[in-house]
Amino acid sequence: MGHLLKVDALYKSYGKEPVLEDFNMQADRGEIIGLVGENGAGKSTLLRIIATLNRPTDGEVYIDEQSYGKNYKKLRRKIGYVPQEIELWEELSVIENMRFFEKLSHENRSVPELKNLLSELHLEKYDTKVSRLSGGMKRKLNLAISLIHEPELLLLDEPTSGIDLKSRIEIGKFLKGLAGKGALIIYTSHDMTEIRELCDRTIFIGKDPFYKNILTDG
Ligand SMILES: Nc1ncnc2c1ncn2[C@@H]1O[C@H](COP(=O)(O)OP(=O)(O)OP(=O)(O)O)[C@@H](O)[C@H]1O
Repeated sequence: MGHLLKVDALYKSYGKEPVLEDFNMQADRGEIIGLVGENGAGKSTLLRIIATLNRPTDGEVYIDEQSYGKNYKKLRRKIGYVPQEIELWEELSVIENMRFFEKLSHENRSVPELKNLLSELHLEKYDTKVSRLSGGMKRKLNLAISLIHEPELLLLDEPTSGIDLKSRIEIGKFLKGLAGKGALIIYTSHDMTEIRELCDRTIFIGKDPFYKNILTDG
């Protein structure tokens, strides 16, 4: 069987200068991959293209050997995406947010199932209004929402930025568990210690060799 994800000769420009130029990668189920590069290197752009939220200028993305082309609506169901910015209903409670996004997803999940997912992430304040949660808890909730439809491919844009150490460790353990069950996780972070601890391999993106050197120097 082919790779779960294949990115082939991807090119993206917003203006004259390309952000991504002939970018290629393959990845398989069970991997945790760290995307590393300077600010503005194109990490979020790449994740958004893989998440079907942004279109490449040229090149193609495949999931299970099916190209995004005509299949992107179907393939989108296999993908979970957590953006850098937190996107939640502040005036609703934790469980109300989960129920809202469950209705938007293509899967039916019961309230006990949703609560179970929250508790796996150590987020048991089901009835607390989101506006009263800490930044770290909001990030966990965003992550839980992206997992409602049990995606095979999970794309995380700086999921632990601004998160305390305990939550960071909890999220790391949780992600390793997900990968152990066969999910592919692609992850951006500026924290090299975290990347080294969590990721099976790293992919350098961008022009600044500083990052490439950090990775190869060990
Ligand atoms: N919608 C857009 N329109 C125009 N330019 C954009 C757009 N989105 C991103 N860019 C530009 O593309 C480049 C790559 O941005 P991107 O957010 O993908 O980088 P990044 O590696 O995720 O950066 P960071 O580490 O700061 O999050 C930047 O120069 C950015 O200004």
